[in-house]
Amino acid sequence: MPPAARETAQRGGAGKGAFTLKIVYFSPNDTTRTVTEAAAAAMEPGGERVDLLKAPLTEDLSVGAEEMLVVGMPVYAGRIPALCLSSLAHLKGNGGPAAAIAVYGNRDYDDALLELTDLLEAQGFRVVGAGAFIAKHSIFPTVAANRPDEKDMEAIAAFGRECQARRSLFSDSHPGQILVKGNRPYKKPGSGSFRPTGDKSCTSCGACAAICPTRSINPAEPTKTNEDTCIACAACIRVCPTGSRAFRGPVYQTARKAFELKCAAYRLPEAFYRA
Ligand SMILES: Cc1cc2nc3c(=O)[nH]c(=O)nc-3n(C[C@H](O)[C@H](O)[C@H](O)COP(=O)(O)O)c2cc1C
Repeated sequence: MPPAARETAQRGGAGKGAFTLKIVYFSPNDTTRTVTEAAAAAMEPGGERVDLLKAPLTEDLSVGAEEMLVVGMPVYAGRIPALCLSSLAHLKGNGGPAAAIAVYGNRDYDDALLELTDLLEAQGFRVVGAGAFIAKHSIFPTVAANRPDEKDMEAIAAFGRECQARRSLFSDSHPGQILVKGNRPYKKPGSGSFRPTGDKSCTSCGACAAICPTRSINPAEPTKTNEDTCIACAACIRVCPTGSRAFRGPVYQTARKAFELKCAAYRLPEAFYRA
């Protein structure tokens, strides 16, 4: 794996009983990282980070039974982002614990948390906790604009503490089980209708092209977007220093207003635990 994607490992916690966390996330708009880091911080300090926005995993990442994997994924059309599946396939559990986190924009997480849990269990992890948390919608940022809020952060920390409390409770002789909300077969994946573009305020700085995980922006023509490969993740919008990159146009504005109404109700975090 390219060194850029993995940050220095540190021993978590101090003294006897301390474990190392492996923390993996894909977070183009930074909320999934915020949530995942907050949950992990409530488990123990330290750990090794794999940021899938910087680079996908191309080699297996083995997580020892004495360690804990913490994975955070944003929800895209009720599923795990398809782009992340090849990276997630490289996570290898050895009967050890994992925490699964889905972060969504106050519409619904549908089958994403179940999909992530199933995937981790199939790859040798015992998922001790699975949590769905709400954050600002990256396509319609006026939806859940202030989430995660203080109450969310309390729920995320409580989730982290509960996962930590359960991480060494299970073994081959006491495997336990976890039941997570969602349906099988999972929802059909969707790619959405909107793609961000740049406007006249673009200075061709190259930040958008550099961050784009699907290489959908040509640095020579940075106001344009390859609509076929773009996944609408909004990383380009987040890093644009002039605010040039945005979802725009009358169809988008109409959809945004409709979506604000549809998703106005305050959704609560949900957590499921292995027992
Ligand atoms: C392509 C795409 C599809 C999305 N689909 C959903 C969805 O099905 N349900 C939902 O509530 N939020 C959805 N969202 C919103 C994200 O799940 C949410 O904003 C999340 O916090 C983004 O994580 P990030 O900030 O780490 O990028 C979608 C966002 C994108 C970009």
